[in-house]
Amino acid sequence: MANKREDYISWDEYFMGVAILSGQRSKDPNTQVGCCIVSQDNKILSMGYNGLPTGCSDEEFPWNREGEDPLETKYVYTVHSELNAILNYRGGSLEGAKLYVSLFPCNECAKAIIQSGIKEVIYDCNKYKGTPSVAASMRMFDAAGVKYHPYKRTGRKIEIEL
Ligand SMILES: Nc1ccn([C@H]2C[C@H](O)[C@@H](COP(=O)(O)O)O2)c(=O)n1
Ligand SMILES: [Zn+2]
Repeated sequence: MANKREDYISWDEYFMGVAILSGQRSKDPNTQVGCCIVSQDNKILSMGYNGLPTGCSDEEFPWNREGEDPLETKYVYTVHSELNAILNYRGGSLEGAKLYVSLFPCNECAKAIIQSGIKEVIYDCNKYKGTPSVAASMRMFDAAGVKYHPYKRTGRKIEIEL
């Protein structure tokens, strides 16, 4: 009888892998963020990445980070990966769900995460740590009882030929 395969990926590798892969759909030239929402019993409920709202052309709207006119920057138009994942969910409630995301949530997404009933956030990068946005997210998560912790990278490399 053959033995069970032992080098399968863990749940955390699986869900963060799906989040990072989802981020590869982003058209943002500077930061691609992906998100995967998972039930308490490890079923994937939804996914998302940062992008423009439906009907807003990736070719016509700006992707600039800076500009004298805020209307010529991406910030006023992009939907963040976490909000997209929450809004993409077609089931009932996200109460008690876990959220895997490749970048720590901003304060606006933190509000949506809390209000949707998500109870745990697992993040990979936190490159905006120390900014008011991230500090506000942490303050709100702490107050609302949403746990958050960094994903522990395993160093495993997965090559996918597409
Ligand atoms: N947790 C986050 C943080 C940011 N985003 C999006 C918003 C922008 O499209 C991009 C950040 O751009 P940058 O200022 O680094 O050029 O990432 C997100 O989806 N989720
Ligand atoms: Zn956000």
